[in-house]
Amino acid sequence: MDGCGSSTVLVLAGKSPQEDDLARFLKSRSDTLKLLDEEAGEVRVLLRSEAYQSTFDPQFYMGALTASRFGRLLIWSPRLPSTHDLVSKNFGELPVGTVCVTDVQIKGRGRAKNVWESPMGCLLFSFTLQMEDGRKLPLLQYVVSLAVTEAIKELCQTNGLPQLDIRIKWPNDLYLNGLKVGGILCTSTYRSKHFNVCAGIGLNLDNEKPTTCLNAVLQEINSGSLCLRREDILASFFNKFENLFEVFLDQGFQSLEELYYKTWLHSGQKVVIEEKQEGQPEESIIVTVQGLTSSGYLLAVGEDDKSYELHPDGNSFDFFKGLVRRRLE
Ligand SMILES: O=C(O)CCCC[C@@H]1SC[C@@H]2NC(=O)N[C@@H]21
Repeated sequence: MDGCGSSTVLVLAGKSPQEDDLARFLKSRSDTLKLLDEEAGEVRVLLRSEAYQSTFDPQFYMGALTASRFGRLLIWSPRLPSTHDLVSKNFGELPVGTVCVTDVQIKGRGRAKNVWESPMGCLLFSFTLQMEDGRKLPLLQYVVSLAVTEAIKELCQTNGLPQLDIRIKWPNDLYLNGLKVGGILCTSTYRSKHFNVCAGIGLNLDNEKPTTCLNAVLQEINSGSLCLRREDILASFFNKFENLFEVFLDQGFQSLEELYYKTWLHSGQKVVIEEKQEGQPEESIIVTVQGLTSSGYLLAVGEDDKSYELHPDGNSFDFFKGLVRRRLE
């Protein structure tokens, strides 16, 4: 299967015969897919029965997928500019819940317009969903993060593997043994009373550069030959996400908070805020992180016992370096 040079291959696969029909329909209208940029070259859309070689096994993935709304229409490509661009540019053409996975991205998108390095050995995917309640939207990224960590924990457990200490670094990084192994990007547009959301996840499974990866850590602690596969993680992610998303929509983020706080790195963390009042020298203030506020920022308590919401200043790459506090009533 060629994915380099001047052509881009997209392989479509559905979970059920109905979703396979959708895949055929999309293929028949593939000229309407707003794909990519010049670097993508000619685009060839294939059904899974027409793809002879694939490094991602759709059958294996579909076999492990139990979710009834998400991940059931799969677009896989050996190489893309960005899975996020593909699903966001085609939101209206793709059924909600469609997932796009690729082996390599050449223009991977990170938060705040950063480039996301996307070499071989990573699970790189984006999928779509819709939401109506704008107040919940900022918290969605935390539900997505939690679905990734829960999926990995469950896979380790069901495969008899040792547990990986996979954690969430607020707001949307995934850490393993103190090193970054992944990140989450959620973007949205508003149309006809709906937020059209694209969620993108990059997770380093097999590439030890530049930090660490899941399978290397598993090998270190287990020395067995069993590794986590992208297909397993992706299916397990959607199985978890579907449940967590339902709870989130029905009962709000509060019902997931306990699990979230067990998984993130920050409960009780002391944070130094550099503050400058007019006419006064800069002051270092220490606050202690307690949780999240209803709008998804950090909730902290100061040495004055007052509650504060901490906002990133928008200039620092490390969120914890440039926090600004706002007093809560
Ligand atoms: O900046 C971050 O921490 C979030 C990075 C999210 C990267 C993923 S990789 C798959 C998907 N496609 C993209 O272009 N970006 C997201």
